[in-house]
Amino acid sequence: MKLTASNLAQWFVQGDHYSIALDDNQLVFESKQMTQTVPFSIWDGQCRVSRGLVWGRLTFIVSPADRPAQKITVYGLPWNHVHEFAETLSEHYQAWLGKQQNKFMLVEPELIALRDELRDFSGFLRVEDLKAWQVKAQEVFERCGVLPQVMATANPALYQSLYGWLQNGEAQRNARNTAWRDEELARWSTWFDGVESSPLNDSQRQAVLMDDNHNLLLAGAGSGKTSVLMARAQYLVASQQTEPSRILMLAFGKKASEEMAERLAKAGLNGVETSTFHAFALKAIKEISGQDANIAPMATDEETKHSWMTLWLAENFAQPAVEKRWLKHLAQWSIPGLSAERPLVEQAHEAKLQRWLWRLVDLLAQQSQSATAIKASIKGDEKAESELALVQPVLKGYLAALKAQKAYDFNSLIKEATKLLSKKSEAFGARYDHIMVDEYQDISPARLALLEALCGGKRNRAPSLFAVGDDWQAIYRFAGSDVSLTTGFMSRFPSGVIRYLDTTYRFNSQIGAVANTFIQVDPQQLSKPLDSAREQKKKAVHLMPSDAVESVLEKLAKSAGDKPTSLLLMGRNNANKPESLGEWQNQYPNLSISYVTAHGSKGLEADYSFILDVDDGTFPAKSSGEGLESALLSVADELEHAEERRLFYVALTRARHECWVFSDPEKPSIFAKELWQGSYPVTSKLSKKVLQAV
Ligand SMILES: Nc1ncnc2c1ncn2[C@@H]1O[C@H](COP(=O)(O)OP(=O)(O)OP(=O)(O)O)[C@@H](O)[C@H]1O
Repeated sequence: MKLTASNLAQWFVQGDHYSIALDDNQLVFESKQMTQTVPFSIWDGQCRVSRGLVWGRLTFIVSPADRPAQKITVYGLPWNHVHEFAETLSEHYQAWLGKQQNKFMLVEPELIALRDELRDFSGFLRVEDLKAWQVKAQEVFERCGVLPQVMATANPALYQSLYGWLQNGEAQRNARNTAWRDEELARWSTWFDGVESSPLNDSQRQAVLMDDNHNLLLAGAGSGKTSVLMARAQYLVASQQTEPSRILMLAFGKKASEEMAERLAKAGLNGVETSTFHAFALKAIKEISGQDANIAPMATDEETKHSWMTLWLAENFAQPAVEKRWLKHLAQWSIPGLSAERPLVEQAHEAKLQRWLWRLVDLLAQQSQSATAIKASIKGDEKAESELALVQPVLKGYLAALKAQKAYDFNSLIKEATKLLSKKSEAFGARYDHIMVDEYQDISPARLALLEALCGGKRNRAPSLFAVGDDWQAIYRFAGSDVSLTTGFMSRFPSGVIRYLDTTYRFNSQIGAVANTFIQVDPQQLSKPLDSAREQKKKAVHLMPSDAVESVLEKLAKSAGDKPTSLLLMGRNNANKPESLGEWQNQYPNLSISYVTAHGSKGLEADYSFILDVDDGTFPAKSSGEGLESALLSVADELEHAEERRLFYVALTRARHECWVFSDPEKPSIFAKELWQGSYPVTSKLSKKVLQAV
């Protein structure tokens, strides 16, 4: 069926369309230059008829999916046939539309079910939930072949709902989740008042309800991150969103993991799986492989470690080529505990040498990059290159020994579990709905890979990752932690969510003013709000000479009276532990005095604190600035002493009321000097001249 302009008319029409034909549910337009085909699905079904001086015209509106609507006019048509032709076209279109509507009615229940999946979805709609729904919806639409305009006329409400979620899903998801969160906040308001020892504040409540695929709660010291973690586990169970056994809580150290378990038990929540990363990895290996997995005694027992290393070194030093390499190194650089003056074989047992070697072996084993990449990264640093040549064979020998024993150390354990989980995470990961991680700032690339393997894979609903941490308190780089995994959370998980807690309950505003400013001197630390719940006008951080420790202690004991008072002494190393500690503990029974290293103080709190020996070369600790260790630990464009700054921040934020910083009056460290020279609210009994000296 076709209507064409006469030859004469075509001559007048020139470049425009001069013919229209109907061809199996599509319109075919012809002009001198081209033939254009328009399926019924993009035509609005209307033929607009108009009359020129001599001939008739037909105009059509078509709406292609990928372009704006377009008007097509056919000119020069014989007027006496135009109406009849237009009517026939409309009849064909109506017949086609009728068939489409019948088809729609057949699939309408399926489409309603699709809409109800989202409408009836209870809980937080995660980004992956929406993506999975959108993929499914596309499949249904393609399979059913239902056209939007057909659905839009047959069931406008259904059309609006489904296309809204398909085309504007993220905005719809956010609006829906905000409404859900507000409802939950109201419904659980009284429960949030009583779940922890103090009512949760607003930002803590909102944090408890975070439930996307990848969530990070980032907050400063004492802001209640651990409290939120505990409250969230309880909320998930109380609101029947999951069973306790489907929650996995991971911590880095055994102590932290046990504390989590204790706190949950105290709250009456039993059955949540609390574990260290290592214990979890061991369990995963055992269950997935069905075989026994053991930690090698070499990885845990100092004596076994020492014997193995002594034997390995003795055997290798006895080889002239190896001895030559080591001696060549010693001619230029020193190695702790090793002298070029004595035969190396005789020194294989040296404790200092072995400590140095184990440290480098461990660092190398933690690297996620290949041996070639490591080599390339230290190129030009002669000392590091030479050390690498010494240490790499030791690592090789150590890994071979582990293999021979069919056992793991702490590094290989995590790697093996990750490998198994990546292949078979569906079944194993399906047992969990929620993976929670405390102290996320301490995560290493290897542990993060384990988490990703656990939360990844194709499955119905992958577990959500809920991490709490504080990039300001990242102090374990030497153990393989990488703070950029926290500061770069959103690059790793582009659709992740980060929330903050804005109030610290541990320390007053004076300690806060010192600590928060001190840590943010480093521009690479994320800036975040942290107000103290307790405002105070009187300065609470004091710079003192080291010989004043006893007099401050005495005053403190006097002012404490009968009130049980805790005092935390901190030093950079174990060597900073005061010799008189035992004496003081006996002398001042009203004070509960303990000593920890600054690293050991993480997570602790006390009424008062002393930071001891903040001396030049001690705190911040001197870094060698060269060699393999420093090359492997270096971070591009990092502020000098960045890691030590975070460590000092941790120490500063342990006390509730007051913190004394003690330094050698002749050589206070740059941190003590900075507290005086910067605009920090501190008092000082140190010489101004010494503090001001650069
Ligand atoms: N909403 C609150 N009201 C009053 N006190 C609170 C509140 N939330 C937490 N706390 C108290 O604040 C202190 C610090 O809490 P918590 O140990 O959970 O903080 P954190 O952020 O994990 O600290 P850190 O990072 O230093 O380990 C605890 O004594 C806790 O009981």
